[in-house]
Amino acid sequence: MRPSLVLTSKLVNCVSKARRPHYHYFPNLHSALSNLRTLFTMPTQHFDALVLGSGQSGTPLASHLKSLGQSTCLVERAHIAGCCVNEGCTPTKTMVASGRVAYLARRAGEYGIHSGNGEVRVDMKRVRERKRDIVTSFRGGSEKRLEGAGVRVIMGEARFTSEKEVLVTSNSGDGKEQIVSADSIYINVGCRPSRPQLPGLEDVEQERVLDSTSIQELGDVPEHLVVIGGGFIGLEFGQLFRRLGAKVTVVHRGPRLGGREEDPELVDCLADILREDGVEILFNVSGTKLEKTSDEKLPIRIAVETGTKGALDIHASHILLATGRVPNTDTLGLDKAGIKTTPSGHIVASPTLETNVPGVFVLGDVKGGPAFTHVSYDDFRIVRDNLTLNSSKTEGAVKTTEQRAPFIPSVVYTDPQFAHIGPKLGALPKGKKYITYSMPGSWIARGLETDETRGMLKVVIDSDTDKIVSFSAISVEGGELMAVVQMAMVGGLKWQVLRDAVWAHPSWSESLNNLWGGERKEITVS
Ligand SMILES: Cc1cc2nc3c(=O)[nH]c(=O)nc-3n(C[C@H](O)[C@H](O)[C@H](O)COP(=O)(O)OP(=O)(O)OC[C@H]3O[C@@H](n4cnc5c(N)ncnc54)[C@H](O)[C@@H]3O)c2cc1C
Ligand SMILES: NC(=O)c1ccc[n+]([C@@H]2O[C@H](COP(=O)([O-])OP(=O)(O)OC[C@H]3O[C@@H](n4cnc5c(N)ncnc54)[C@H](O)[C@@H]3O)[C@@H](O)[C@H]2O)c1
Repeated sequence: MRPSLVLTSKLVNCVSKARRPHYHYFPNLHSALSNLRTLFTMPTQHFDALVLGSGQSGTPLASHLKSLGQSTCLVERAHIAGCCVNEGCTPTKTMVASGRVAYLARRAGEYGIHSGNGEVRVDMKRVRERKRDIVTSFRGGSEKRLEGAGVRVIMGEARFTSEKEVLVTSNSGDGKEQIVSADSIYINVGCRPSRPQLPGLEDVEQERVLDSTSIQELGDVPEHLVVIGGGFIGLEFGQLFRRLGAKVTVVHRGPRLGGREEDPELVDCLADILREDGVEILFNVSGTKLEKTSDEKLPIRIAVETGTKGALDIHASHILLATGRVPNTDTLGLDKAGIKTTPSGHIVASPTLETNVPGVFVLGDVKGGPAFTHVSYDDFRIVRDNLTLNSSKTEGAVKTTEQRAPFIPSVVYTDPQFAHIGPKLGALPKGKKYITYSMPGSWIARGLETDETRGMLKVVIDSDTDKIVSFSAISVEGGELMAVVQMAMVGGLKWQVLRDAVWAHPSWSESLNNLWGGERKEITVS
């Protein structure tokens, strides 16, 4: 729509709102005046669809909306393709691959392979360069796809000014602002690393205080990395930097890895593997305090209270804050649009991903719940398929987030990976009986042949139906192994089908023949 038409439609809109009953009158008069002010001073554009944030759902959605013939604008404040490509999955798994090569190189002699003097030297700058190259290539692909689709991309920070309108401040440093409005808005602004309130945190050298983004830009391996938080990010980076040569200590609040719902047998198995790799893990940690010291190499003193070792002083060169992520809603002006959030700042979404404001949708991590790329991408598919259903006016099932809930997989990309699908042990319905089967990785022929037997497999079966409730694999390629079981779960197969299937020998999946001969337990969740 041309700016003059937008102006006209906005004036009509403001005036018609001002005619509503008296309790609406003054707020709307105020917003009408502010709208007039911004309209006369700023460039304004109107689109059919506006996507805020170039995350894992917003990026494909923008191209899709454009393909439906809708004029579409995408506003992104940092970089196209969001967290996953720029500072999440892609760079970390690229670096984890470097860590695995270092691990195998150190073990090369065990396989009868010797090179040079047997020493492993890590070139952190090359590790970083490889990571940067892959990120640049992935991001470039997304940029090209948006351009090819004809999506109008504005690089800047968006902030709501009303229900269907945002103010965009350019991120090029020139401070330029423009108003963008749309009939439908799709919010995909994601989350960012949280910064815990730890006494002394602000007093230590800030370039030594890292988060999941800044740690990837290190040009040298830290001397001693202390990781605060033993979740996904803490464990993946903790093991990675240990493999790259750092001393690593993970400071964890809970009595064991993971949350309260995790199966202790599984997380203890993972903790043992990390310890074997030389990662120190401190459990039940409280009272963490930081202090700057004069030590040149280890200038951060971290005082902690631990459950088993009492009070400890740890001397670190760097700390990694890995204490979760917070939604990017604090600067989004959601109050101006009347969009509801939870106390944690996540946007409240209906099962079809609509916010409380009709025509405004929310996708990805910013709505809370499992924060994974595959979930965000599936949000895109939900919105896309419901749009198609609406526009074709055909009969069909509306897609919702509730339908996928039992089948959201996760993989912690340690090595071996910790893959899981289905409810966690502690989240199973209380009082119901289940059967579990488990076996160690040392039973897997593929593992023995490749000398990678660390880990275990475990499955939970519904004893009434013989169907698989959950599956976990701590294994090399555990994510791929899990995907095989996931298919059985999606197809509603009984466990005996996996037991009796003919799997190729010697594949990792072949272990699904043997799992049922492992330890069998009848359990009732209390
Ligand atoms: C270190 C790390 C490793 C990870 N590894 C994995 C993994 O292996 N597998 C996995 O499934 N998940 C992983 N994740 C999680 C995954 O990255 C996210 O779940 C995924 O990116 C989905 O994010 P999203 O679509 O919600 O938005 P994001 O990808 O977070 O994108 C949101 C975008 O919105 C932009 N934005 C924010 N505010 C505004 C604003 N006001 N105006 C304009 N733009 C704005 C941001 O700049 C960003 O580009 C990892 C995360 C991290 C941090
Ligand atoms: N492989 C993957 O799929 C992958 C990898 C990385 C991140 N992610 C996503 O990103 C999210 C964020 O990762 P994360 O590791 O930051 O969060 P997380 O929720 O997985 O773990 C954070 C940990 O920090 C602890 N913690 C919080 N405050 C603390 C404090 N003050 N002191 C000590 N410990 C504290 C929590 O108890 C928790 O164990 C993950 O939940 C996941 O959804 C996924």
